[in-house]
Amino acid sequence: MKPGMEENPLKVQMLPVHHKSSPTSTTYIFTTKSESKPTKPILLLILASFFSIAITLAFLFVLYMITFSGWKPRSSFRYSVVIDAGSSGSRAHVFRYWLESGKPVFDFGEENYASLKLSPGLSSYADNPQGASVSVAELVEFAKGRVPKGKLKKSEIRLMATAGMRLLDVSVQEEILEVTRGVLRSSGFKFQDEWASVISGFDEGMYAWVVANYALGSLGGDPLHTTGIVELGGASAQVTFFSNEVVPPGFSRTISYGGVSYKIYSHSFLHYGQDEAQEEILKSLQNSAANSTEDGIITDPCTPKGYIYDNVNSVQAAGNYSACRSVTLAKLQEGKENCVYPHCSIGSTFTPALQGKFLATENFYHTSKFFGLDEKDWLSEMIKAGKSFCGEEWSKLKEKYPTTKEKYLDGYCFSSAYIISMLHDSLGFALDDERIEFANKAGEKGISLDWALGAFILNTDTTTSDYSGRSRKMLG
Ligand SMILES: Nc1nc2c(ncn2[C@@H]2O[C@H](COP(=O)(O)OP(=O)(O)OP(=O)(O)O)[C@@H](O)[C@H]2O)c(=O)[nH]1
Ligand SMILES: [Ca+2]
Repeated sequence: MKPGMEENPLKVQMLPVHHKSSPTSTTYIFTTKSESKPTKPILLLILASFFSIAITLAFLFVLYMITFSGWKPRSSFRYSVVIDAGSSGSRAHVFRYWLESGKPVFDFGEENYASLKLSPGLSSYADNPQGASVSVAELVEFAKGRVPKGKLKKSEIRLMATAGMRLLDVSVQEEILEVTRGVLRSSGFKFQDEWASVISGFDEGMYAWVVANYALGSLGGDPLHTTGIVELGGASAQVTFFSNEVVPPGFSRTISYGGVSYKIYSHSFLHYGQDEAQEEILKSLQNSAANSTEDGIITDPCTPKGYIYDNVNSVQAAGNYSACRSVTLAKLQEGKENCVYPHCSIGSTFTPALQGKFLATENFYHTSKFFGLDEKDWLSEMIKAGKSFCGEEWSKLKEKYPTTKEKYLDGYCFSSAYIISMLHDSLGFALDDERIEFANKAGEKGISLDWALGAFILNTDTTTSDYSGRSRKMLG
């Protein structure tokens, strides 16, 4: 064997390179092409160790992402939809959440929460129940845009109607609800007929209390440190707070969250929402005009002078704040003589003594923002702002607030008086009371004070389904 030719000879390749200068001379370059390839097992071993290192690194990376950066694999997300069918409109709220050690984790940032409001509300379809399917179908499409196709049939959708529907005959409510059920059954979401319903005023108030205290971080803590809610909606107003007073049955319920029990007073004053109350006061003015013998004009102190009503006759707008405050107080005190409880603040409905701090939401917030009120002394400031606004000519107000929708502008005189006659003259908050603030969001993350979020929180927490289809119970 030639020297240097070991067992596995290296094959030598000689490649000629021709030099231009001397075409005849040829130089050879030696390249070696190794012949003895490494044996297959070594190659497999290298590949195997390469893959195991890669998989370990990938695992460590995912672990790091989940542990330190809050990243979640898409498969871990769960979804839920609540449609709030209110008197002035229906809103779809779409939630994304996940479980950590078996408990649901909520986040209402824009990645995990979206909502869409469509008007008018379901109660507008009393004469044409079938028409209700259009807005519900549109809300369903919006929700489907936020939920991965593969998750639809595991994601629950609920339609919860409030005061606007409560004002209708039960038979008409049922007709409209049945139309919505038809849409929800074929939506692709997980749905059961009883999940489309008119919820009780108690539940509506309680859910608002839940989201407020969740946002404030007091849910799951000391009941005495929770915050109450006073909500002025379109057709109803809710008062909800923790009370350790003895409360007559039907006015309180004990709910638990985070292992803590809360005895909640909650009442929804139907017909006392802002829009409904203003309409009913106007109707009673019209009736007194129709019944009056003199040919005097009946004046409406809650609407600025010069305002022309749609299909209302024999009543003249004559804005006067103090007179409007008396008219609204009279409505809030109607039936008080029939109070059979130790204390009734509004009508003949029991209300316990106010306890703790309160947030005043919906129209309390909208009207306070419109007048640009500060948190401090907002109630006494409301009186000043209302006196000035009610006393102005309607044409001047339209010039002064050209960008404000007239359907809201024509309600601020009434609202500024109604807020005081409800919160101060009836419920008993002092005009400089620091216990109550107006708000539409709460907490460091600015979570919106929408009762639908409370319904989602309570329902998802109460019986977090394991997606094995175990039925959930909505607190009712
Ligand atoms: N001034 C003003 N009012 C608003 C605005 N948006 C909504 N509102 C009023 O706020 C009230 C809405 O409160 P919601 O609770 O949403 O009322 P709703 O759910 O339609 O009615 P309910 O069935 O009684 O709850 C209605 O009286 C609306 O007219 C706004 O931008 N400005
Ligand atoms: Ca509402």
